[in-house]
Amino acid sequence: PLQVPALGLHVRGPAMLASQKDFNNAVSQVKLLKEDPGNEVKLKLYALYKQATEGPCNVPKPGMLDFINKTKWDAWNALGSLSKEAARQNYVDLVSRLSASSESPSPEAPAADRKQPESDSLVVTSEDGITTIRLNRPAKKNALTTQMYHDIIAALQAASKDESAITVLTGSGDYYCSGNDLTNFTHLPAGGLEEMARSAAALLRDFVNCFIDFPKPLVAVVNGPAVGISVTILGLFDVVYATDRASFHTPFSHLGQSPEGCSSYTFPKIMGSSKAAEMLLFGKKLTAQEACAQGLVTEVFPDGTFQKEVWARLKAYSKLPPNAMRISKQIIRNREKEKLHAVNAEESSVLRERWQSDECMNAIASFLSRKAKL
Ligand SMILES: CCCCCC/C=C/C(=O)SCCNC(=O)CCNC(=O)[C@H](O)C(C)(C)COP(=O)(O)OP(=O)(O)OC[C@H]1O[C@@H](n2cnc3c(N)ncnc32)[C@H](O)[C@@H]1OP(=O)(O)O
Repeated sequence: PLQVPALGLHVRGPAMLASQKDFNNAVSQVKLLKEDPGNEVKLKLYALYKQATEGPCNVPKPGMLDFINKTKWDAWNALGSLSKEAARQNYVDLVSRLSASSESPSPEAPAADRKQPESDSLVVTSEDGITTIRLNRPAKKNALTTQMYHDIIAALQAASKDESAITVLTGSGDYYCSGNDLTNFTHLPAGGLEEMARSAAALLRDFVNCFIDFPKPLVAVVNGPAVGISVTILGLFDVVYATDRASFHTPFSHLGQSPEGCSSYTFPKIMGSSKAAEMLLFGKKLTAQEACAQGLVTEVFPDGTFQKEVWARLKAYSKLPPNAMRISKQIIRNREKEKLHAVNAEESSVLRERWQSDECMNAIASFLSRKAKL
């Protein structure tokens, strides 16, 4: 089948979302391309164009024998509920890459020392003093695969050494992140469930350690709902900006699991123990406004102006002296580091046991069989 979610919908740089005018220009530019981009790319362009102009696929699926229209329908349908604005941006970015590659070496070539992620599910870019790590699996609500955890670790390690002043984590499409990809638990290694739990706990620990130790200002641009580990690690960010469409949900008990990302320590500190317990024990979902009132989110923006306002602000902040920002972060965070590492180790080891429990296995089986949704 066509892998449209993995179409390579790279969203370029921490720029504002493309305007209608940018989009119209890109539509005209496609007609001027010197080289035929090939059928696969044309299919990407088609799907993004439809999504950008009409929204999610809303026409009946063509019959099996109507091969061409069915292929086009599949491509459009696979974009799921990606917003018109994000589709427009992806379209503009794709056309700009096509134009650049047909004319000259790509101006977006990555820094020589930056290893690009293994898959299209993560897109890392650096521009205007900001390194952006973008979760890019919109059709799966940006759920984190095992490969993505590895790629995020590598991206953070590279960002900690690159020229940028600020590092941002954000998502493509209508979700920020739906947390751990629950199908990660279905790939059992030779050592069975026990080995799976052991290696997942080790990976979790490494992953969270990277956030604890990250030396520069780390900003979450929460472009939509956030679930699970994408919420818990927010306590390790320096600043969290959210659209008013975002929500914050940690359904650990529902999943037979327990908190991670140091949230068992950071959440009670941030919001007080009873509010933290309501989230972490009972899975209470917070609105963006509630999360802001409780100190988990720095500021909430109207969805319509979210990207524009946030990136304009980050661009201004990225011009501040980078060493001063690093040193200030060190003073703020360093005395907590040892504690955070200990909390991370404990949470990972508790989860290692939880993942082997019947409660957890049943909850995941239930999600996978689509009997239950949160
Ligand atoms: C190294 C390991 C470290 C592990 C750390 C521990 C981490 C813990 C957590 O993060 S716990 C939280 C886990 N996440 C969830 O429980 C969320 C599960 N997803 C949902 O409940 C829903 O999908 C939703 C509420 C996020 C969105 O609902 P809706 O808007 O109705 O969309 P769909 O359900 O149709 O989703 C579209 C598409 O995406 C797939 N998908 C979404 N989230 C996940 C996920 N977390 N794992 C796997 N797949 C996910 C969903 O199945 C649909 O796929 P399909 O179109 O059916 O192929």
